[in-house]
Amino acid sequence: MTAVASTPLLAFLERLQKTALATFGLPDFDPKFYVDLSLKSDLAAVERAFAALPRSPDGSVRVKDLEKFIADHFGDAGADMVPARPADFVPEPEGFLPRVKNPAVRAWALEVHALWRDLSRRVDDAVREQPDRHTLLPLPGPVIIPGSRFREVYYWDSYWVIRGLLASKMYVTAKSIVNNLVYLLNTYGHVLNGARVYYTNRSQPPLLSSMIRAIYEKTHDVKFVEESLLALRKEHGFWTSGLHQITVQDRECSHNLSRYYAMWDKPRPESFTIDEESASNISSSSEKQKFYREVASTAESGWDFSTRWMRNPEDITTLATTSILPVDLNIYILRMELDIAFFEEIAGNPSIAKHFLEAAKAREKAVSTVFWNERMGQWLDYWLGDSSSCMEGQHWDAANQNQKVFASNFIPLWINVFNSGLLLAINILL
Ligand SMILES: OC[C@H]1O[C@H](O[C@H]2O[C@H](CO)[C@@H](O)[C@H](O)[C@H]2O)[C@H](O)[C@@H](O)[C@@H]1O
Repeated sequence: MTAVASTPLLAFLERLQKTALATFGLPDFDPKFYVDLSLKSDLAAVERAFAALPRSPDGSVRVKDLEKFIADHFGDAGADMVPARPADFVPEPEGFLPRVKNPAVRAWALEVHALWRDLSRRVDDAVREQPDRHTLLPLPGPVIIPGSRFREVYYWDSYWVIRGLLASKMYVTAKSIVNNLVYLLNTYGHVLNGARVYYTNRSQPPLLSSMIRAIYEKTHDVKFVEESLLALRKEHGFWTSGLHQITVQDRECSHNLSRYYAMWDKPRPESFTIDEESASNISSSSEKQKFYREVASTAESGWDFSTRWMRNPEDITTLATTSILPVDLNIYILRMELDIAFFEEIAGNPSIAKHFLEAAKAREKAVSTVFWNERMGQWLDYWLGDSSSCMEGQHWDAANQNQKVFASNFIPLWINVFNSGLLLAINILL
């Protein structure tokens, strides 16, 4: 599948977003606000009321008319995500950060800890009852949201949220976040970028297994691990098949590695007006589609919009994320393979554990062969041949390593096998 379908509500909210930009102008304009609105009544009636608004030739309507239209027909953005006090929140948990003794630092840490209470939300029942009126997706339990304009749960943000929750001894809330991500994975086949209809076309850096591992290290809850195992295997399949997987051939063997690749070739609904503007100088519609896919794939990387993904750092239309094998993504997948092997062993499935250990070994070799650069002492992103050439069965060429320095060049140090001083020395010397 290379593109997921839009929904009638989303298509309408994109039109509303364009009209809002033409009406209210750029200062303080947030396109995401409009696609986060929820309908008070059925879409058909709201569309009729929208069509009846008097318009100027530039598509704008009177400011007062649009303000009234929005107030009459929509609930507030974010109103369908309701505050939910976490069941396991206490103002000062027993044993909280025992080594932090300085009173000022301790007071600040407790303020940060209190954010879990402020950022905890659950999906309103109205979303489950009338999903067609919301772009928010129903979730089984409470989550922690990033806050501000990000009114829904996000995939890779949840990794750091969970690390913080574990420091706060909030194991129930941490497990609830994982259960929600597993629910999205089971429903859509991948963990979504975030829990909105407009994020169904892509994932984000795959850190689910790392979340489960971090929770297991604190709780030793085998049942929790066993319940997540099938979903983790499914996620591994998502990242290691189809358009996400690329084979690179060197003189000795072929290496399978993964890239970001969103199933979307239109402007991102949450940034529709921005993406259309960015593409305004691209004349052919197929080139525009390619650009939009690169934009969505960059959002999948979580690094939206770093120059890391651009052929020309000064020109966003040169985004080429799908033509890059990223170091960080492949390290996350390697961690996933090691974690699944560890969990399968705990669950009493040694043959599946062995299969994932072998996959991890193969990826470890691929990372060392394709990304490692001895002279620079770093692992470098790898440029694939241009889109007209065959994407599968690429031939490794040192000249294709991107020699620019990014923080992601050092992510392999997260994995034991790459962070031993001895092994690094051997790699450099051989
Ligand atoms: O903290 C949430 C995420 O915020 C950024 O990206 C998100 O916003 C973009 C524009 O609204 C959207 O297109 C993207 O898909 C979202 O993830 C940030 O770049 C992400 O790393 C972060 O998870």
